[in-house]
Amino acid sequence: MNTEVIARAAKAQSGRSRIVVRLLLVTLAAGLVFSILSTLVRGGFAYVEERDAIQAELLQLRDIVQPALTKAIWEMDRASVAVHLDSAARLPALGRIAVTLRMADTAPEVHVRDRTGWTRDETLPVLRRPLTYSPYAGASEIVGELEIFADGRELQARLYREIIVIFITQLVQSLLLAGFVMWMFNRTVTRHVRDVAAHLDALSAKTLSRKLALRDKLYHNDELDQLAGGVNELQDRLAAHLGQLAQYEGEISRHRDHLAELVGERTRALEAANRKLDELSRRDALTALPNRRHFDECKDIEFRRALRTGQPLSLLLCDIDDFKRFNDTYGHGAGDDCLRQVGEVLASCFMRAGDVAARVGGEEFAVLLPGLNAAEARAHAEHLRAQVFALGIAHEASSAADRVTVSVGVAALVPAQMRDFDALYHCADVALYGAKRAGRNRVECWKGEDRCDAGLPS
Ligand SMILES: Nc1nc2c(ncn2[C@@H]2O[C@H](COP(=O)(O)OP(=O)(O)OP(=O)(O)O)[C@@H](O)[C@H]2O)c(=O)[nH]1
Repeated sequence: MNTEVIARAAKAQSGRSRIVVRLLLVTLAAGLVFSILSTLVRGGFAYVEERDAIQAELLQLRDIVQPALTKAIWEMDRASVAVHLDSAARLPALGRIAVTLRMADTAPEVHVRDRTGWTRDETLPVLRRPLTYSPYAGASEIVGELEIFADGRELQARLYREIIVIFITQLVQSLLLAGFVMWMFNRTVTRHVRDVAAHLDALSAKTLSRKLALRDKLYHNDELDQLAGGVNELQDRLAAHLGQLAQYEGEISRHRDHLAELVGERTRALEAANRKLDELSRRDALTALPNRRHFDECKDIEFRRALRTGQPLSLLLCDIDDFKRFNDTYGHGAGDDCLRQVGEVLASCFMRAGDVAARVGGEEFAVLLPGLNAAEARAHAEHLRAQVFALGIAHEASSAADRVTVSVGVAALVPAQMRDFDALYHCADVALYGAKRAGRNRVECWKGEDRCDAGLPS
């Protein structure tokens, strides 16, 4: 593992609770409890041992002083009795020693030596024994009685010392054991677990090729090596998976770009087709002139514009004369051809921007002329009529001429009299009707408008 990873491990560990510390505390607590329990058990044994030891000491004392005392009493040597008692009283385990002197004709004498402040311990037996003297073989006489009591404080003191020693020994053992276990655990487990955690922490897509290696391991082929092997295998799989993912993403990106191109192309084609369709939907298929729909869209716009700006607006309605008869005479195909030619004339006569010449019915055409007054519109209508006449399309059944002619009705907008475009249209229609009634092949202006007849061409 590199130094950067180790440094990161140390930094990460500084703020975390560590397993080894928790384990140490638990081991210490367990050691303490174990020491207490062990001390209690061993204390029980120590009590029995100490009690027996005291008992043995007192028995030994009794065996030592008994013959001397017996002899002193037999000889009535009270001073010697006192010396023996004083000597015996120096034994630390002794609490009281009492000797009763039995003499003939006198009351028994009791000589007692007590240790200062001694306490009676009921668990310790009292040694009582008659003092029997044998002046010669085969004869014996009881000369007194000996009582020995143990000092309970001595037993307590010994027990206390023993328990302290036991407890301290156990505690030291537990601490040493806990310390050793911790050291071993840290050396063989925790340190490596920290390294694994730091390695995983520093892992990213770029460092997947960096393998996990546990440093300074004491033992090999254990669970930690298994863990390290698992981590490295996982990294390998992850790297392979990420590589494949990147490859897929590249392919998806290429497909997406291609798809976007296709969609763009299709969208542009569709928009072009829509524009074409839209244009076609506004155009008459036979004459290629704008159709009624387009005319209807333009008429209101121009009408409102004229009202708003105060600019003139004129309308021509043009109808082929006796067209039914033409069809009847020359056939429907010829009729279509005639319509196409008249349409071309219309297109060529009204080429200003804003002019709208449309086929609005079977053989009927309408022309919107923004900015032109009635006189100017009439002049254009006359020009149109003359151009159609000049086509020279034979029409022997016509009541107006030997060729195809048109009648044109002209009306100019008079805002005070016309509330909407239909009113203007109606006026132009009235004028057209007038032209038809007057013999066709002519231009008529709406008579309600004064300027309409002014400046007419001859
Ligand atoms: N060939 C052809 N004929 C059409 C078309 N649309 C309408 N027509 C014909 O145009 C004729 C119009 O006749 P009318 O409305 O009676 O008018 P007219 O015969 O021109 O008489 P006036 O308008 O009074 O001069 C009808 O016979 C329709 O069949 C078309 O697209 N092609």
